Order: sequence, then C-alpha cells, then structure tokens
Amino acid sequence: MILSVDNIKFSYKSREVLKGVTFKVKRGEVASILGENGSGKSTLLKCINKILKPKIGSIFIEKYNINELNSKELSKKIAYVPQKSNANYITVFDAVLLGRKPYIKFDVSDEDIKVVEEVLKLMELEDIAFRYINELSGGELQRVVIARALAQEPRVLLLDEPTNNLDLRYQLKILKLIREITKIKNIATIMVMHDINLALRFSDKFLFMKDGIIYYEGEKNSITPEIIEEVYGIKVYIGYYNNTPVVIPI
Ligand SMILES: Nc1ncnc2c1ncn2[C@@H]1O[C@H](COP(=O)(O)OP(=O)(O)OP(=O)(O)O)[C@@H](O)[C@H]1O
Repeated sequence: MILSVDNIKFSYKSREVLKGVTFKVKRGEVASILGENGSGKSTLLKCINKILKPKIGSIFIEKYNINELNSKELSKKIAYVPQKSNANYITVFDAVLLGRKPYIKFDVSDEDIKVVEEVLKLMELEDIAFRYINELSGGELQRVVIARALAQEPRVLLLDEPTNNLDLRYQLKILKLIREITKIKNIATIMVMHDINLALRFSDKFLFMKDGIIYYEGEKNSITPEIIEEVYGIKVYIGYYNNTPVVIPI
C-alpha cells in the first residue's frame, strides 16, 4: 500500500466536512474521487497534502505518518495540483524547475535540468519554455502546473480536477500520460474528477463521496446506475465501449 487514509475527520470552524474518510491506494493505481459539489473532495486532497490538519484520523504515505514528515520530506513524497493556480511573473522553465526544490541542495544539478527538460517535452511545453506564466492561456498554465508536479517526482500525485481548462486533445493526452507515469514509476495518483466518463476511462479505482464520507468505493465494472443515482441524484444509463463503462444521463 502506498497511501492509507484512516478515519479522517475535518471541520471548517464548527461545520464538519469530512466525517470519517477511510481508503487505501496501491502502487501503480490511479484513483478518481467523484461526487457532488461541496461533498468534501478538495478538502480531502488538502488533508492528504497537510495543507489542512484533520482533527481525527491518520494518513500514511508508504510507512511514514505525514505528521512526522517535514515540508521538504513531504514534498519528495507528495505533489499537489490545486483546482486553481496562481500565475507569477516567472518563466515556464523556472516554474517547472520549482518542482525540483525539495532535491536542490546548493545549486541546480544536471539531473534537475534533465528532469525539467524531459517533463517540458512530455507536456508539450518546450516551445513556450521561456514565456512568462502570467501571460499563458488557462490550459497552458494547467499543463505547467501539472509539469511542476511531475518534476517533483513524487510517490503520490494529487490532482484536483486536472482536466480543468484543457481542450479535448489535452484532456486525453494528459490523463493518458498520468496513467502511464503512475504505472511506470509505480506511484499512486489520486485525482478529483467531475467528468465521470474520463474518470472511468483512465482510472483503476473509484471513490464516490457524499456528505463527507466515501459513499461507494469500487472498480469500474462494479459501478451501477443506482450508485450514480444515489450520489448525484440523476438517472443514468450505463453502456459499454471497448469494455469501459460509459455513463449517459437520461
Ligand atoms: N475555507 C473554507 N472555509 C469554510 N468552508 C469551506 C472552506 N473551503 C470549503 N468549505 C466548505 O466545505 C465543503 C466542502 O468543500 P470542498 O471544496 O472540499 O468540496 P468539493 O467536493 O471539492 O466541491 P467542488 O466539487 O465544488 O469542487 C463545502 O460546503 C464548502 O463550502
């Protein structure tokens, strides 16, 4: 097991948003977190990344309790792509190089540059490597932020709506790439997704959140119209294309 989340409870002031969340993700696995707006998905990712501190429960990455890792150690283990990113006045290259920060001792090494160049290529960012990120389109910026997370070479990759702002070609390309990297590097990816069909196509495991708990957890062929109906309150038909379920609202 690479990530174990055990009975996490979190409240914003007096309002409890996570009411006991428990799940595990294995090496090489892509898990999608789905569920209605406000059900606690982003809050859960922020707890795993220690941006928020749950009042109860524990989170382990490999054998480490995240509470016992300092921020540098944590950044080698977890990379996080938030739902919205801010663009500073730095170049694409430097923004991706920031992902290497946990590894840089005194100066940037050849290895750091090599990793950044590889990631820029993978994300098709080479041509805009020296543009300033505050001048990029929403989709270009999203690719830069994902590139920075990959340059971090984490054991667990957390993505909050990674396809935000991406056009159809990049939605497919980036999710395929993330899936491949997860398998090749034997890491775990946990992503919050709203597009259930993209999630079904590119993930191994599904966590449906409702009212601050994981209402249903399972593999793709176990998902029924009844589960979707309970989670989202809509009627759906589930067909199949290339052995992958396709959810059609009716
Ligand atoms: N900083 C905050 N202070 C107070 N309440 C918050 C804060 N951030 C989120 N909330 C509330 O916590 C609940 C869960 O929010 P969260 O962002 O985790 O939901 P989500 O499932 O990711 O939603 P969405 O699908 O809309 O992105 C919501 O009701 C939200 O209004």
